[in-house]
Amino acid sequence: MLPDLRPPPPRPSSAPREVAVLGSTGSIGRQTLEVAALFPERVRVRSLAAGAGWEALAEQARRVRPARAVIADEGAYVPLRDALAGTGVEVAAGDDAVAALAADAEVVVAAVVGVAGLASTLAAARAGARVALANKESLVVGGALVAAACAESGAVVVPVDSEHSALFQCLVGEDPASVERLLLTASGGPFRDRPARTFDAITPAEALRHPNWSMGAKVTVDSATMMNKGLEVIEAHWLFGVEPERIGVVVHPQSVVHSVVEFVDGSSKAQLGVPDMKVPIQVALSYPERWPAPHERLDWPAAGPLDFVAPDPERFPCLTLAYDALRAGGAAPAALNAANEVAVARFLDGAVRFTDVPRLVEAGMRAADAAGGAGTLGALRAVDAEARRLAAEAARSLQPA
Ligand SMILES: NC(=O)C1=CN([C@@H]2O[C@H](COP(=O)(O)OP(=O)(O)OC[C@H]3O[C@@H](n4cnc5c(N)ncnc54)[C@H](OP(=O)(O)O)[C@@H]3O)[C@@H](O)[C@H]2O)C=CC1
Ligand SMILES: CC(=O)[C@@H](O)[C@H](O)COP(=O)(O)O
Ligand SMILES: [Mn+2]
Repeated sequence: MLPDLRPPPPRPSSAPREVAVLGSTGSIGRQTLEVAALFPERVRVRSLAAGAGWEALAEQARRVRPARAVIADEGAYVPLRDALAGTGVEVAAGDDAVAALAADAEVVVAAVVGVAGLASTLAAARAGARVALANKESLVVGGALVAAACAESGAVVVPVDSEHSALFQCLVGEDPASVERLLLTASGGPFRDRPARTFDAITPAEALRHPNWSMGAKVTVDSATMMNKGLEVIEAHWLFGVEPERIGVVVHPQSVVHSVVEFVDGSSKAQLGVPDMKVPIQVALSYPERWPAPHERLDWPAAGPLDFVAPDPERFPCLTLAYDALRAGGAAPAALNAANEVAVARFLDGAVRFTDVPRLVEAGMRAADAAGGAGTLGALRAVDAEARRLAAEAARSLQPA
């Protein structure tokens, strides 16, 4: 997907980059608009898309004045259209309309949450756009499809996920053959030091309190179970073409070192900074340029000490499940992801316990055994549906939370 880590030549045009922000009302989407507002000469937000929250989308569209605003939920079309009447913003609805926004954007910021983002990521890759990828689930589920689409169209994925942005920045200019290992840092989440015997009692409110990052609910719960790091291992595999045996994870509670590349000569490179997603978002927009910006700087004397410890597979089995899925290949990561999406939603609803999340994931992963393949979007959707069914069935069979 990133076959050539040599920086591309400077952009021939000085016109602003035309950017589509998919998932614009979420945590990454809102921060993307903040970054874009810093660079009116360099970035033009051409289109915005959200899931169902038409009020937030309408507010953004009135402020940013894109050419188009699209809402995935067709039931929200009329109120969105009415809210934007007279603004000149073209309004559409439906998943296909979201994916179609990729067609005339130079950069597509893929910031939809969950597998719902796969079709639009794939559309961006097929269109040959730069894909500024936050939606890690796209690669977890459809990494092979996205890679093939990029190879065919010449599209390049520039990661937004903080760890992968760090790896990307460390890898640019390096020969892939000189890379020994990728090391993803993990904050360890809110339960890093919590005793295993209390894990059954973890509440959604506790899981939603990430120590270092303010993010959407799904990725925040994933961080608490460390499934986020598992998904990120799979994401790194597809982005950088590195096998699971050469992708490690280390818990680093301060989230200052965003990830590390170890080279064959014993040297390591890391990328550091305060935990602020606006920096990797900006890198994905500006690459290969760097644009001066007022983002918070690291205060070095105050930043230390920096700690690094091995993850605990007993308390965080989701990380192991993700490695298992990556090693199994085929439909396994798609099943893992779908079951995890069900498990997180049920945990947030109070229907299952925190410790049930890996149980539901394991149950859903059985969908991969019966899967008829993972080579098309249709096949992946079938695996996704079956894994959701198995995870939901497992949730029903558990003791009430
Ligand atoms: N937040 C962060 O700091 C980080 C996030 N990421 C990844 O980025 C992605 C987005 O995360 P985050 O911003 O936190 O999530 P949020 O939940 O904050 O936002 C999700 C966005 O996706 C939209 N959306 C949902 N379904 C659809 C759909 N079918 N079509 C179009 N838009 C849709 C939502 O709109 P609506 O509300 O209307 O449904 C919302 O705008 C995730 O994959 C996450 O793992 C990665 C690194 C850091
Ligand atoms: C900001 C970002 O990239 C998140 O994916 C972050 O990594 C979550 O923190 P954890 O390290 O706790 O999963
Ligand atoms: Mn991350």
